[in-house]
Amino acid sequence: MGIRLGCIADDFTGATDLANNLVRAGMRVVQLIDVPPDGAQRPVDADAVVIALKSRTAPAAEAVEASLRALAWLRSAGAEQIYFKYCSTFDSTPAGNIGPVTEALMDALGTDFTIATPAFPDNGRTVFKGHLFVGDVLLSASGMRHHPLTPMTDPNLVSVLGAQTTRAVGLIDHTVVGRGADAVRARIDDLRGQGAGIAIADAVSNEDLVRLGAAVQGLPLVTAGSGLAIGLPANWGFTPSDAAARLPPPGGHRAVISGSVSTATNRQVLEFLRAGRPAFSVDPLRIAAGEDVSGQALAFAESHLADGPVLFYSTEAPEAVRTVQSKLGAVEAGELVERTLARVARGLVERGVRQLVVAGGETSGAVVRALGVTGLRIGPQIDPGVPWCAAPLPGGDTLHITLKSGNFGGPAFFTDSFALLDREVS
Ligand SMILES: Nc1ncnc2c1ncn2[C@@H]1O[C@H](COP(=O)(O)OP(=O)(O)OP(=O)(O)O)[C@@H](O)[C@H]1O
Ligand SMILES: O=C(O)[C@@H](O)C(=O)CO
Repeated sequence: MGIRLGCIADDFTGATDLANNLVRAGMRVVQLIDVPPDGAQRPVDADAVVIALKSRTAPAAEAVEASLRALAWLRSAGAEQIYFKYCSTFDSTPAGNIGPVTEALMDALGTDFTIATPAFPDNGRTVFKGHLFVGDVLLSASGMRHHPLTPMTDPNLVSVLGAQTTRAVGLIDHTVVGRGADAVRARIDDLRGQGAGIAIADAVSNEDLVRLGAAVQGLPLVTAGSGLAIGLPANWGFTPSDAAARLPPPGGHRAVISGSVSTATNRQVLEFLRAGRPAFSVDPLRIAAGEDVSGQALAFAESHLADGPVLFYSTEAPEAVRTVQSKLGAVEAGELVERTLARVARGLVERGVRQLVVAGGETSGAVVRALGVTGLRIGPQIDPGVPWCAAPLPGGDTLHITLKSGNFGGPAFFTDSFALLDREVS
C-alpha cells in the first residue's frame, strides 16, 4: 500500500513540526531531508512522508521547481493527498513563495481549489475573519514585522495571499467553520462558483481544525501550517496517540546552535546567558571582516563541551540585526551566518556532540545539510511543534537533534530540551 499523505514543507523546522503533529494524531511518519535521489530506497511502513525543503526564502522559481520535484516523488510513492506546509506566521513576500508554490502544485495536480490556513492554536496562531493573530496581537504587531527575510506587516491573509497569486482568494470564515464540515464544503462550492481558487480558512481552536480536516477529505491539495495535521489523519481512521516514536538512548556531548533572531529565541538565549552557561557569540561583522569565527567557536567548544550544553549563537535583537543588514545586505548576512553556523555544527559533531538543538528554520536547513543527514525519526515532543528526532550520521552514529522554529518553545528551552531527553529516552 502506498502512503496516504504526502507532505512538502518549505523549511526544516516546519517539517518536524508537521511530522510531530501527524505522529501525535496517530500516523507513522518518515521525514526526509530534500527530495531523495533516484534509486534511493523508499520508506516502508509509513502512513505519511514529509519532505523537508529549504524553499521558504529561495527565489520563487527555485521554490516552485523544488516543490514540483517533491510532488513528483510523493505521487510516485502513492500519496493520496498532498499537504503543502508553510509557516504558522505565513512567512512570505509579495514575490512568494506561498502563492507561486500553491499555484504550481494546483496546476500539476489538475485541481481548481485548495484551502490555506496557518492556524496553530496550541502555539497561539489563530485566524479570525482572515486575519492572523500571534498570541494576543495581529501578525503585523508581532515580532514578525521585524523578520530579517520575510517581514510580515499585513495581517489580512486574503490580501497577503492575493498579492502572490493569479487565482482569486476567498474566505471561509469562523461562522462557517463553526457549523461543521458540511457547511465548509458548501462554502467551498460557493467560492468555486464565484471563481475563487484558494480560500483562507479561519480557525481559532483545535476543534475548528478538526472540522476543517474532515471537510477537506478528498481535496487533492491542502496548504497550511502544521495545525491542520491535527484534523487530517482521522480521515483515514487514525486516532490520536501520545505514544511518540521511541528513540534510541542518547550519548555524546550537548550543544545548541542558534541562528534564529525571532522573539522567542532571543528570550531563550538571554535565559541561557543569565544562567551563566557557556556560550559563544557568532558576530556577522567579524565573519565579514575575514576573522576565522568558526575556528574560534570550535576552540571554545573544545574547552567547554565537557560542561555542556554549550551555546553558539548569532541571535540578536532586531536593531542589531538591522545594523548588520544595512552594512552587509540582508540576504548576504543571512548566508554568511548560516555558512558559519553550519561549519561550527560539522566541527561539533567531529568533536563528539551527539545531542544538538538547532534554533531557526533557515539555520536548521543549513546545519542538517552540512551534517549529511538525509532522514529523521520523530521522537517525544519537547514543546508544541518541537520534537526530539534521531538521525543517522554518515559514519553510522546516531545524532539526537531537535529543530526549533524561531518563535516556538519556552524560555528555558535550551536546557529543558536536554532534561526531557534524559527523562523520556535514556
Ligand atoms: N546577527 C544576525 N544578523 C543578521 N542576520 C542574521 C543574524 N543572525 C542570524 N541571521 C540570519 O537570519 C535568518 C534567521 O532565519 P531562521 O529561519 O534561521 O530563524 P527564524 O526565522 O527565527 O526561524 P523560523 O524560520 O523557524 O521562524 C538566517 O538567515 C540567519 O542566518
Ligand atoms: O509553522 C511554524 O511556525 C513552524 O513550523 C515553522 O515553519 C517555522 O519555521
